Amino acid sequence: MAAQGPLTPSAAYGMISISEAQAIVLEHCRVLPVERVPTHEAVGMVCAEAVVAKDPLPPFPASIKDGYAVVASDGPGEYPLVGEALAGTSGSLKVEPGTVAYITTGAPLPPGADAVVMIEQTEALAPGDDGRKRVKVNKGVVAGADVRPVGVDIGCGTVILHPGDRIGIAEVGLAGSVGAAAVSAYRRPCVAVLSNGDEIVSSDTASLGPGQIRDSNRPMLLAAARETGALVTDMGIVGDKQGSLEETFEKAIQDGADVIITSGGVSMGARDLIKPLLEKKGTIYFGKVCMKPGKPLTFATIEDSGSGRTILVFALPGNPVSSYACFHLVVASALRKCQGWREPSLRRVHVRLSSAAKMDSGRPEFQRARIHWESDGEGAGQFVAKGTGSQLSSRLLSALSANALLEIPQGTGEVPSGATVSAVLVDDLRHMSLQ
Ligand SMILES: Nc1nc2c(c(=O)[nH]1)N[C@H]1C(S)=C(S)[C@@H](COP(=O)(O)OP(=O)(O)OC[C@H]3O[C@@H](n4cnc5c(N)ncnc54)[C@H](O)[C@@H]3O)O[C@H]1N2
Ligand code: MOO
Repeated sequence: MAAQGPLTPSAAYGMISISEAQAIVLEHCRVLPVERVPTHEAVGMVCAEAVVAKDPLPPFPASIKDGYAVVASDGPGEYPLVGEALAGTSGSLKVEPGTVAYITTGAPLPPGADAVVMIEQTEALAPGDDGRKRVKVNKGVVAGADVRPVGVDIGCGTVILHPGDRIGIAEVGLAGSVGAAAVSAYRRPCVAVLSNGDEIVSSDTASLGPGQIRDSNRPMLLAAARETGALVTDMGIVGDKQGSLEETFEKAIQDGADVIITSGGVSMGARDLIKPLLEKKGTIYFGKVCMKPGKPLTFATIEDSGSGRTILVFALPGNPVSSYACFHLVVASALRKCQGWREPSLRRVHVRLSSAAKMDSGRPEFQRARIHWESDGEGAGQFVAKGTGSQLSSRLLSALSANALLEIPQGTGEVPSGATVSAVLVDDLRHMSLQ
């Protein structure tokens, strides 16, 4: 699709709906190749090859308590001590009826014993005439008491991870238990992030010159991409010069970027150079989306003939909230799909508005909100959304502590307080406020 002319680089693009944009993007995302990763570094990745327990856990009947290994049918009484079974050791120790052995938590139950009596239910006695230590067992136990049978925790052949499962910390621990020091997982995407605009200066600029704005989008997008599990590269700030932009794209591609995220320079201005560059270097699939904020959101692919790779490019609008919303609504699910997520799409919940939400007559709007769970005191309840003040797309404070984007339909007037709307989750609800 060609732009209409140098003064209106976006004019040639028809407006599509956000759901169409999301579908187009996911259609172009390929799951990345599989790599072997040390298991503890694979947290958050998606497993590509099953991990199966080759042996049972515990591999031997193991004591659950520090105490004495006994023959349960002996019952309470005084018994000679025949030795010690300590965790990590094995020996020729045998517990005959009428004897006990000292045992520690996790140690193999000696042959002959069938239960453990915890130390609190015993007393050490003076040695008997034969010089052997003796123990008084005060309480009888049933066979199997305080013993973990072979395989009770993990049976031999148990599938710990199926292909497609996301690896969490429990999975890392379980993989460790079954001897999988490394796992096969889908590679993390390499994401290059740049900011575009002559007015943008880096965050460490102490005093701003005339017309300058500190860069909020690049640190935000680097952090957001990393949060999805991606490996990120900071490509810096690029001014409004086609040549410098192209050089930065080339460098990102040569350095192995799977995905390039830009912000700024994607709308209707004469110096909005991103769309013309993408038209030159690749294929643009959409350049305008019916959403507020985020209308000029642009998605393209670039073929790298050298490596045969297809690079996904997300050109996000410069307004900080537009970048923030577009990342959550479109880029995040793409990065998840590349990493093999079975269901990369956004998670939505229904929420009750605690105050009216103004509708936009031209576009559905994604209003930033903080949601919390409000209990009805009888075991049920619902999510309730609190707004975050002015929803200007330049006002990133509207996203401060937000955990959801309310989907406010296009229309006139307002959605009244108390109405239920759909909300896209943009944060982990573990951080949700409790009031
Ligand atoms: N004539 C029209 N003008 C605009 C339209 C339109 O339809 N017709 N759309 C508006 C919408 S909607 C958006 S969103 C913006 C997006 O424009 P760009 O992507 O080209 O962004 P810029 O013009 O470069 O910047 C917009 C705004 O954001 C500030 N900015 C940019 N980058 C950063 C950054 N990295 N960190 C912090 N702030 C940044 C920039 O200074 C501008 O204030 O276009 C509207 N215009
Ligand atoms: O769509 Mo723009 O992102 O409203 O500000």
